[in-house]
Amino acid sequence: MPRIGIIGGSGVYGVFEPKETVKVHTPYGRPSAPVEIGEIGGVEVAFIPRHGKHHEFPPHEVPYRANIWALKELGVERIIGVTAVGSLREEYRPGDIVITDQFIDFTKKRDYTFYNGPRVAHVSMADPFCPEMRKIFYETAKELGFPVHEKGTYVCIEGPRFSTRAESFMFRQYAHIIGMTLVPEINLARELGMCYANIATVTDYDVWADKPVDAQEVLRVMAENNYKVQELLRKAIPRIPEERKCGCADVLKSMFV
Ligand SMILES: CSC[C@H]1O[C@H](OP(=O)(O)O)[C@H](O)[C@@H]1O
Ligand SMILES: Nc1ncnc2[nH]cnc12
Repeated sequence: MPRIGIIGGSGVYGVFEPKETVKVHTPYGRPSAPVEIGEIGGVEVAFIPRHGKHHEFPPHEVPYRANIWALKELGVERIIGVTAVGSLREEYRPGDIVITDQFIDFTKKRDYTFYNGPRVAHVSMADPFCPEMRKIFYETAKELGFPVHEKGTYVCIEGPRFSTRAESFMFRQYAHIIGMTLVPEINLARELGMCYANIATVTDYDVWADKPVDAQEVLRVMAENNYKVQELLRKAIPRIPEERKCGCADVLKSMFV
């Protein structure tokens, strides 16, 4: 049973050779693609390409609930979300890795919860990312000599369009990186008591800088930097302890009304 699940974002392909592909049906429909099971560094891992096998789901149409439910059903306890992000600060450079520690939600109309009544839950999101996994990914990325930021606030926009310059200047006041997919992936994982860590690769300077970002640039820079994400996963995943001491699942004790 895979305890670790990876949700791969734009331009993230081939994290391993799958040994098995599982078609999972969930109460929320099918995940973005059949779940691939394989090994990374000797550890069994499940993988879902967030936007589908052929990038057919835009960020606002990703079946987030089905993806998280499917991983849970397969036995996953810890999710690693891999994302491409724009930079809102000079010092977060294209090619840098960010081990995100906070987020701000600017999405507008997604399925944010598994609890739409009659069961009602209010999940704590004060510290949304798994501290155990964040530490391992940061230390491993440093060891590998990759440019890495220990922290970063991710502002999640609805998309699929990129921001206006005015929006980008506003986001710059309080966040470091920008993307379209962290929410509600992370909320949903937490509602099921799963750990979530985000490995973000900076692909562009968003639109506050002189040259506006475009999708081709994001995919090109992500492809150039894919090897970093792959090496990081290969080296860090075997360091993730089987037993969770992070407390991420403790929120379940107090979230129901
Ligand atoms: C391809 S450009 C915009 C697209 O890239 C990011 O995807 P992901 O977070 O899945 O790596 C961004 O969030 C947008 O969905
Ligand atoms: N500038 C940007 N805005 C939103 N999502 C992104 N994903 C990668 N770069 C992005």
